[in-house]
Amino acid sequence: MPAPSWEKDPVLSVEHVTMRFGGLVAVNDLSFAAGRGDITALIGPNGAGKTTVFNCITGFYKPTQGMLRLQHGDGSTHLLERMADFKISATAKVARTFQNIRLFSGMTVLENLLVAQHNPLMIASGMTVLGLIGFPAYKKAEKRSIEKAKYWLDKINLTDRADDPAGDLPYGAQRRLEIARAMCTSPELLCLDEPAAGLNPRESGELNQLLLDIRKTEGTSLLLIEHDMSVVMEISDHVVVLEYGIKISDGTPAEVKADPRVIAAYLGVDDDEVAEVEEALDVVVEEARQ
Ligand SMILES: Nc1ncnc2c1ncn2[C@@H]1O[C@H](COP(=O)(O)OP(=O)(O)OP(=O)(O)O)[C@@H](O)[C@H]1O
Repeated sequence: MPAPSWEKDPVLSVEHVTMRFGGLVAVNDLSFAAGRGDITALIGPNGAGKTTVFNCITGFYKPTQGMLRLQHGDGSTHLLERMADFKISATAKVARTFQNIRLFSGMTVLENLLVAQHNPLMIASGMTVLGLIGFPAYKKAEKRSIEKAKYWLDKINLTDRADDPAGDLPYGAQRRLEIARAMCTSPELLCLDEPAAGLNPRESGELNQLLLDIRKTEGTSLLLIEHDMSVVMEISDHVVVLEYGIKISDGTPAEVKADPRVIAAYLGVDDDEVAEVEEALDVVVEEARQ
């Protein structure tokens, strides 16, 4: 059988990552890879450690142990666990969205997309006020930023709402705007924390289309935490399953769906089967710890 894409050409390699909070081991010796240009889903029951993994990747936490290697298409490698969080976004080009939407709700939709491009604009200004007013390089960068913002407005179907405050948008549109804002930073890896949370079925369908389009036309690699299995199974190339901070399954959506460990952990079982499944899980968890 040929090696899967995430082994052949990983954009992200998580290697033996452990994260402890005092006596609590939130992530335990976790290793997995996310393939370049793939949509990789990180799933698992509440408290499994998914957000902690995201926080380690994006620099909010420094893992207690382990390595997080990000490889760009040009071959350059970035060891994320050694980088400050602003460098992870600016240099390693990792962007993220949050479980709770974090837009600038008082700013317009367009302003939200321009603010995301603050760094290249400031560099083009030479970091001076005069530069902001006069430099041709700044004018050029400003034009590029506006074009990019317009491109994303069109992609998320919000061109006609460009001048409205972001906080006035319906919930599903705010989620799309948050993704577009992250895409305006031209990330190599985009991490999405429960992008479908709170969406109705129509909005969830629109989200799927947007994410598939980002993968196809931008070539961006996506890593998402998601509880909505319809989203996970429909759009993911690769699924990694965590339980109690340990990886219990890793494969294509079809493989993971058929894995008895995932079924036991996820779908629940009849009352009279609980003891049996718990026993089986104990064995699996014990095996994984060894
Ligand atoms: N900053 C922290 N301090 C102490 N414990 C934490 C911290 N962050 C997470 N934890 C604990 O680590 C474990 C994993 O939490 P995490 O939020 O990563 O899980 P999750 O899989 O994202 O859950 P959910 O699906 O509910 O968001 C939990 O027991 C949680 O209470």
